Amino acid sequence: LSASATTQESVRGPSQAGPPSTDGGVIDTSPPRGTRDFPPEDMRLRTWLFNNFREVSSLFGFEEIDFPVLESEELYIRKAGEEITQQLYNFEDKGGRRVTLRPELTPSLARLVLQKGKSASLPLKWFAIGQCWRYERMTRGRRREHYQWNMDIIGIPGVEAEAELLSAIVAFFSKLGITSSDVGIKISNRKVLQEVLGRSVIPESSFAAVCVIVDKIEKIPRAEVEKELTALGLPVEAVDTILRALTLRSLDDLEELLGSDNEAVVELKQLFELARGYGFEDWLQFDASVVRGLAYYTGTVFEAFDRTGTLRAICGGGRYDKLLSTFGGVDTPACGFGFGDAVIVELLKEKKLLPELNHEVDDIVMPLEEELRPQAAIVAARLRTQGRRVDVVMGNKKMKWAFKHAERLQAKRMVILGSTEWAKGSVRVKDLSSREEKDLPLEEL
Ligand SMILES: CC(=O)Nc1cnc2ccccc2c1
Repeated sequence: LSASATTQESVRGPSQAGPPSTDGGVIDTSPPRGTRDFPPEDMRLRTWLFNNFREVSSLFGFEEIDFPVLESEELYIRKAGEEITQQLYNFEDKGGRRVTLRPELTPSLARLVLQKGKSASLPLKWFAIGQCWRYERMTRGRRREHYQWNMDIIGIPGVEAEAELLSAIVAFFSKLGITSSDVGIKISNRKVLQEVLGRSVIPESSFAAVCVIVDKIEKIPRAEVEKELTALGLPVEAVDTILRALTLRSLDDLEELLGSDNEAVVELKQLFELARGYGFEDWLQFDASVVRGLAYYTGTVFEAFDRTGTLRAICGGGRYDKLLSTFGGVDTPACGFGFGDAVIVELLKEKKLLPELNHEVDDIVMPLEEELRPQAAIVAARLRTQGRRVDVVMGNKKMKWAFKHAERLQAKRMVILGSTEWAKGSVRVKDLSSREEKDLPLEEL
């Protein structure tokens, strides 16, 4: 349907009804604000990326799960001031229910774990790839949807779970040709902040809110962070102590500040030791400024970054040991990460690591005359049964078109049906790389 169609009929034809297009021209063919279509060339890249997500998940023995893109709003009502819960793509449905398009996958995963209850034998190692949504005032022109790969381990309190997740992230980067000189992973632990805050009087309830504010330290001016922290009721000296603690860049300094029996110090040391075992320690660096912006993290937090510093975080995650109990479930330790589909593609572009992905078939089946179409179907069916990807030329095309078409689809062979050859039970086969042409009996195809 050409965009030049001037009347509704030419777009939809007289029989079909459709929304009266405004100027009698074509409907608005762009997708809703902040969303994307995936035409074939883009869908090939997305499929390639998701296949890599799945292959790594399978390599680590994870099982795939999925849940609705639509969830009850209550799953995301948190009072910590997170951007993600302030930008819910939410509405009231026709049953008067408060629902929302999910902004992240972890709460759905927690809901599913609680639903499975005791029947789910721990530990669970689940992964999902799902579209997540946000509603931003279009003043910022940012996307309102993206796809996220999540891997989560439920039921393991020890940092061996985080080590497995980090190993999976490193395996994914390596699989795509990204190395530790391209990307690093910053690691910290929210128990650092807990310890530092614990020493100065703030209510436990505002701990999450403090983390959400501190997470913005590199995005908004320090004065703004200080202002928001004091607005939470933090005494000024506590603000200074926090911001000073966040500048720590070595575990030794951390141990110096918090002591060797501090939980954060113990857990981080264990994690770095495991990283040496897995062989990815050169990807990791302790960085106390990493807190991540989600309210429910309680322990280890991490994020992957590009070492040129030009891109936003590539992926991130951490431990969330209280999330299931805040949903009314039994206290169950959990940790996981989210890996978006946007920044990774920007990184691959910059590193010239994007794959060449073309639409390919093995054989083009070309009946030379319309009467031979049933025979062409026999040939195509036979080839497809053998697992060969076949494109049957449709519409009354000439050979010239068929050869151009074969080239576009990078076909290996052109299988031509002519009445003379068919009468002898054979078809003409042209090998499109050697240019060699020969008649073959059907059985030898
Ligand atoms: C770069 C990008 O697309 N970010 C993005 C886009 N959509 C989202 C939707 C929900 C939550 C986070 C999101 C993040």
